[in-house]
Amino acid sequence: MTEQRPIAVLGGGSFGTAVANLLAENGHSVRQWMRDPEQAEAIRVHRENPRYLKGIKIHPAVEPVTDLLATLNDCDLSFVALPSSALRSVLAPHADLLAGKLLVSLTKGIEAQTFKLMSEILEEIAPQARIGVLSGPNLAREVAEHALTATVVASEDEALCERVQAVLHGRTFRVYASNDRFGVELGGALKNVYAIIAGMAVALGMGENTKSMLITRALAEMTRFAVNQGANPMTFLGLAGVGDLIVTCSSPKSRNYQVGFALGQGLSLEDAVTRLGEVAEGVNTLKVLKAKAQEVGVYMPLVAGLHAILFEGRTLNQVIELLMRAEPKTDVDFISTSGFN
Ligand SMILES: NC(=O)C1=CN([C@@H]2O[C@H](COP(=O)(O)OP(=O)(O)OC[C@H]3O[C@@H](n4cnc5c(N)ncnc54)[C@H](O)[C@@H]3O)[C@@H](O)[C@H]2O)C=CC1
Ligand SMILES: O=C(CO)COP(=O)(O)O
Repeated sequence: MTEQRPIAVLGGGSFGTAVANLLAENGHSVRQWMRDPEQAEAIRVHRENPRYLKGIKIHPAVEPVTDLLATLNDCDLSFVALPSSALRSVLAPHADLLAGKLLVSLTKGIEAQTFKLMSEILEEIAPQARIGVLSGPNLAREVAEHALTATVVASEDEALCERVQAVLHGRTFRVYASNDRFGVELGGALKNVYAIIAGMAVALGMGENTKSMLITRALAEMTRFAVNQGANPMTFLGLAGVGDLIVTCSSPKSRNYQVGFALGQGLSLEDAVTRLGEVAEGVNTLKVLKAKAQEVGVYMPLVAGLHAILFEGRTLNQVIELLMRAEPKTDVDFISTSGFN
């Protein structure tokens, strides 16, 4: 059923644009808020987002807007697709408008100073709002091009999950539900770090065995950390865990993978990020995750290895040597090894 009120998408980047189009194609009227008036005007005139998702037509029911206050006033369901570095500063000044509203974060990052996930920030800013997250293997361009795609909406609020499923579910976009908001959101944030490593491995010409080892050990690491933080490890077997890890670690369309690829080609981190010109959340996540893992005593050798290369002056060969010669471990953490003598 078509919603009576418009639905808001906050963020003028590639994922906000892809999700705004999906909503509009499902018959909803959409306000896509962006900070840049020139970008909004260009979309209004050309029906294309000039910088992000070039070549994708923007549906006529998507109205680009720059007045955030009016947007939040007019809509009771908002999808938040802002970079993690901007989410708090954009929404905090409007906290009083958010009580009772449905806020769904699409952002896959961790706040630098607090180690908070985006839905935790939303909860802090707007304790009276109803909050959820959407995460999964969802490369924006493929979503916009109608590649068959699945995602997960997660919230303790079942009615919110049903509403999101109702507005987003479509011929090419399938929305699964979960009540593990923390696990789903954590999966989306953590996998970005491993995508950088995977991109690097490809640029360095490493083999298929290596790529498979990386993805599988990344999953082990992510899950170990998540369990330490109180998440349900089973969530990591789903779309928002292993699903997103696979797509981001294997696709040159992923920006985090692209940063890793550029690093593997010999670019500095600064040059790799500049060349990308879009958000790669994994760089910040790496910094905060390394510190957090150390603080809580969780063994995350891939995170520590990438951090050592990017921020501690270690060479790739030193790190590979350390990783490969590390003390042998058991394969899967959560299987009892009591059968071993
Ligand atoms: N692009 C993708 O394939 C997917 C992205 N995501 C997540 O969505 C979030 C947003 O990513 P994208 O849309 O891809 O980013 P993007 O790099 O395509 O665009 C970022 C957008 O945020 C805007 N922005 C930056 N700082 C801002 C501020 N202070 N105030 C207002 N707007 C600001 C930029 O102007 C730009 O429109 C990220 O956390 C990303 O991990 C999630 C799933 C898929
Ligand atoms: O989260 C994504 C796909 O699910 C997009 O990944 P990137 O941010 O690396 O492009």
